[in-house]
This record gives sequence, C-alpha cells and structure tokens, in this order.
Amino acid sequence: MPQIRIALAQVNATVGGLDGNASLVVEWTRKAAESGAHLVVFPEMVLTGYPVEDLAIRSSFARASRAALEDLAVALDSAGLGGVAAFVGYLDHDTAGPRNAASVLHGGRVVATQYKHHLPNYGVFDERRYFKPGDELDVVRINGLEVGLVICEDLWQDGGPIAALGAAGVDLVISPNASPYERKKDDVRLPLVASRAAEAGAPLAYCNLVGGQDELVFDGDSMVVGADGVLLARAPQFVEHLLVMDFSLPGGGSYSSGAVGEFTVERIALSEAVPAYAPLPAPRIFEPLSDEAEVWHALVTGLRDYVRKNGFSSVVLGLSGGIDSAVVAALAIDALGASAVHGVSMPSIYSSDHSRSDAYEMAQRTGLHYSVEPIADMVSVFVSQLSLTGLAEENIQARCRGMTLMALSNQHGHLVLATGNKTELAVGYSTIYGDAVGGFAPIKDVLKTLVWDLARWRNDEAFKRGEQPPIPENSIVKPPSAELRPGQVDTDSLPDYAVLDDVLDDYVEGDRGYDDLIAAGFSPELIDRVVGMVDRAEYKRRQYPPGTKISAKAFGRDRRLPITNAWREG
Ligand SMILES: Nc1ncnc2c1ncn2[C@@H]1O[C@H](COP(=O)(O)OP(=O)(O)OC[C@H]2O[C@@H]([n+]3cccc(C(=O)O)c3)[C@H](O)[C@@H]2O)[C@@H](O)[C@H]1O
Ligand SMILES: Nc1ncnc2c1ncn2[C@@H]1O[C@H](COP(=O)(O)OP(=O)(O)OP(=O)(O)O)[C@@H](O)[C@H]1O
Ligand SMILES: NC(=O)CC[C@H](N)C(=O)O
Repeated sequence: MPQIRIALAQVNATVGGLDGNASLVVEWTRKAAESGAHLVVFPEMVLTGYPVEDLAIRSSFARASRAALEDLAVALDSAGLGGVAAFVGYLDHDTAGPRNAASVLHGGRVVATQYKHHLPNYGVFDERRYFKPGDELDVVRINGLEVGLVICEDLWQDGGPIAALGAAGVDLVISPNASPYERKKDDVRLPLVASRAAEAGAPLAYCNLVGGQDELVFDGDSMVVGADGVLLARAPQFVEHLLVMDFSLPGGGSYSSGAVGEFTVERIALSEAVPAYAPLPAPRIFEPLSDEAEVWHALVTGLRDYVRKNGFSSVVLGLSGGIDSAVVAALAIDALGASAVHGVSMPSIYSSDHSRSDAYEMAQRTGLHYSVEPIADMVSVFVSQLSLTGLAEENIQARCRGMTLMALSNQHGHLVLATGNKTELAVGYSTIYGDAVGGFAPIKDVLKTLVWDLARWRNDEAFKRGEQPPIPENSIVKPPSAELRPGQVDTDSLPDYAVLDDVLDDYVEGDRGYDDLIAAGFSPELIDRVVGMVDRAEYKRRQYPPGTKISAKAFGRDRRLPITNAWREG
C-alpha cells in the first residue's frame, strides 16, 4: 500500500511579519524533514498571519505576500528542504481581487495554488469584505497518493469543496485553519472534522494556528481523523507543536483533471510511490484542557502575544487588593514572569486597610514589582479647584489612578493593563478615562462570576503543584467594592453578580429580546434595569481597550451595536 508521512506544523505567526513568518516556515519544515515527513502543513495564511483585516485590500501588501511566497519556495529548496511538499497559506491577488490562498511549495517552485471557497462573514469574520471565493481544487499526487486541500471555513459549511474532493476520489484531505478560540469550541471541532472526513471518504488532517492576535487567540487543537471519523491524533492546545503521522492508504486511483460539480479539479503529480519503510508508532492524542484551564491559557496567550508582538517587555496595573486586579496580575505573571509585572497600590482617603494589605500580600506571594503611590493630594487639588462633589468627586479618584498609570507607562515604557471584567463593561460600571485606561484589557470578556472561578482554579493548580497560590484568599472572598466613597460596595449600584451574569448571558451572549428574557424567568424590573444599563454603556465599551475573546460573543467585532440608538427592549 502507498505510504506517506505527514507533519502538521501548529505555529504562531505574526500578522504582517512576512520575513519572520517565512523563517518560521523554513524552521518548521526543517523539523518536519528531520522527522522524515513527505509533506508539511501550516495554518491558514501563515505567511501573512491571520486575520490581516484591511491589509488584504492593500495591493502593496498583496504583492509583498506573493513575492514572499515565491522567495520562500526558493529558500526552502536552498536549505535542502525542497523535497518536502510544504502547504503554505498567504494573501494572493488576481484579476478578481484579493484571495485567501494556500499553495504547495516543492522543488523550489510554487507547484499548486488554491483559493478558499467559503468565506466566513459572521461573528469576528469579515472575509466577504476582503476576499473573492475560489472554485478550483488542486489535488497533488505525493508518493502515489492523491492529496486534496480545503481551507478552514470550507470545512464548516455543508457542500462545496469537501463534497467535491469526495467525488473526485482523493486519498487524504489536508486542511489549514485559523480558527479562533472560544469556550467549548473544541467540543464542536472534533465532530465537525470527523463528519467531513466521512464526507470526503478520506482521512482529514486539520492544522490550526496558535497564538494571540489583538482580540483573538488561536488554540491550535490540530488533529487527524480517519475516513471512518475516528480520532487518530490530536495536538496540545496553546503551544507550538509538530504533529507527525504515518499513513498507509489504498491509493492506486488513476484520475484526470476536470469539472466536479461547481469546481474544477486540477491534478498535479509531485512524486511517485516511495519504497516501503517502517511506520512510526501512532502519535499521541492530547486530551483537551478543562474549561477553566483552557480559558486561563487563552488569556495568558492573548496577553503574552499582545505584549510581545507590540514590542513591550513589561506591564503596569493598579493593584487594589480586589479580585479583578489580582487575577489580571496573576495572568500577567504567568504570561511574562513576575519581573515584568509592576503593581501599584494607589490609596485615596477612602481606601480600606485591606485594599493595601491584600495588594501587598499579592506582591509578597508572587514577587511582582510593588510600589505605593498615594493619590489623596492629587484628588484634593482637583476637587477643591473644580468644586467637585458626589459622582464627579468619586470619579476623580479613578482618573488620578489612570493618570498615574499612564505617567508610569510613559516614563518606563510599561504597557498599562485595564482590569475591567465583562460584567462591568456590560453595565458601564467603570470610570471612562479612569480605571478604564489602558492598552490591553486581559479579562474584558470574562464575566465577574468566572473571574472568581478562575482565581480559585489558579490557586488550586498552584496548590496541586506544591507552589504558593498567587492570589490572596481575602481578595477572593471579600465583597467587591470600588471604594470611591466610605463603605461603598458594588451591590449598592448593581444586582447581585450571580443574577446579573445570568441576565447578561441571555441578553448579551444570547442576544435575547424582552419577551425571551421574561420567558427565561427574569422579572420585568430586573430586565429593565440591566438592559437599560447595558444599552447606555455602549459608548464606554467603544472606547475600552482591546482584550482577549473567550466567549461566543465578545464585546467588539462579535457584537456591533450603534452607540446612538433609540431602540429599547420592552
Ligand atoms: N453617549 C455618550 N457618548 C459619549 N460620552 C458620553 C455619553 N454618555 C455619557 N458620556 C460621558 O461619560 C460621562 C459619564 O461617564 P463616567 O465619567 O465614567 O461616569 P459614570 O458612568 O456616571 O460613573 C462611573 C460609574 O462607575 C463606577 N465605578 C467607577 C470606578 C471603578 C468602578 C469599579 O468598581 O470598577 C466602578 C462608579 O461607582 C459609577 O457608578 C459623562 O459625564 C459624559 O462625559
Ligand atoms: N487603591 C487602589 N490602588 C491601586 N489601584 C486601584 C485602587 N483602587 C482601584 N484601583 C484600580 O482600579 C480598578 C477598578 O477597581 P475598583 O476597586 O474600583 O473595583 P473592581 O472593579 O472591583 O476591581 P478590583 O476587583 O481589582 O478591586 C482596580 O482593578 C485597580 O486596577
Ligand atoms: N478562518 C476561518 O475560516 C475560521 C472560520 C471557522 N468557522 C472557525 O472559527 O473555525
């Protein structure tokens, strides 16, 4: 039976970094060659990074991407790697317009090129804004086996390329992907890939991107599934990884190019059957992470890549002794190391003793840089000069803190982290230009109840490993308070967080209207209150820093509502 050894290179590309991404492809093709692979698959648009957004419509970038692909084919050959067929995604541009493309590089040349057919245009995706769809399928013959290709969304839609490859009789399907992480998505991917393998009547090798890109984080989760839908191999999540796997497949078909349904199938022969060789042991099937572990890794990866890919090496945040800033600090330490994290306690006249002692304890537990910058004097100058009272006075405290953090950022080059969670963002419970300042907001897509769960999970993990849990117990158990006036607690202004998060789950993530919310059992008063707060806060969300998406509907590109909006539910 014809044999083939494939490698899936689950790598972390950088959007726009053509040279660095090309080097990444050479480096991982070398690893694939060293493990004896005949072909290596990279994620969707690995050469440009994903998503390129409006770079797709810039002809200079498309030209540079094409040139980089051709140079890469030569570079691979010059490095002695031209014998491995490398499946490399990139941005192309032809007379129809920009294309989401994948090519096969072999022997120093670009030997096949295929364009994505189904262009996702929902949630965070806008591919119909950018790309023209393709309707040609390039099938390459390697070691006497017919290898077909489908790009990411081509797997997610019924009909189209997969069905055509099945009808064309391929032996193996390769799929480069850039599939962003969201909670529970790995539960969906495996059955999807399994059903498409069955539809194609061939094993399917799914290679996904890993790493963070602005709000998105890619978890990898590359896998190989047999024609019968059985999972044969699965890569770990959130790390670069080379998955190498042997196949012995019947092959032997003799096909010709031509039309299959709405597609034109082009056949390109690269290599004839190789002599029999000893197969590798079956590769590992890594278990997907638990829900909390997965979310934690997503947040760490998103934060780390945002910081590093934007040229920062350290971060600064206000440490209030509360749960949100404690969780953000713990994430930053896991992402960058304690020596890159600067926590600043900024007491005002209303700050409690525990706000200082809990912040200090976090620093003692973790070794992050800790400093104290009292804000009382700054606040008093504003308050007396502008005769401020009530909310205006309260908000000045948050603004003096924001100003202090930005000043430290300017002076020392740290990136400022905003500590707001999704619940606060939803209801507008933050001071604009105050605690909402920052360059990146690591937990902006994490509801408050999940913030507590994550804190407990992270501390338990540390405990299991015999390490010091990073988050002080008191930060987890004390009632949340903004401490902007004496004795203030969040529940003075907000419903209980468990109740509030339930409503938000339905109204924000579920996009449910008034009648559905009533049917879900919420009282009309609660609905009016929460929906009113959410709708009025759209202006604050638009000005909030970016942060990692973990839910099916994150604020930002997933949920686009007008700021000026007279529609009210109910
Ligand atoms: N549609 C619109 N488009 C553009 N701007 C708009 C606007 N509506 C109001 N504004 C502007 O926004 C201002 C009001 O917003 P802002 O100044 O933020 O003030 P505001 O939302 O009224 O008050 C801040 C709230 O956040 C709470 N807070 C503050 C700090 C920390 C925490 C915490 O625990 O995390 C909570 C605080 O207790 C209070 O309930 C208006 O004065 C106006 O300038
Ligand atoms: N005394 C303080 N010292 C330093 N930073 C503070 C202080 N108070 C508030 N902040 C900053 O402002 C953010 C908003 O915090 P606030 O205490 O108002 O409520 P919160 O949203 O419950 O956050 P946390 O749970 O971190 O306290 C904090 O996360 C922190 O970054
Ligand atoms: N890049 C893509 O085509 C991604 C779309 C796909 N539905 C996913 O999230 O996996």
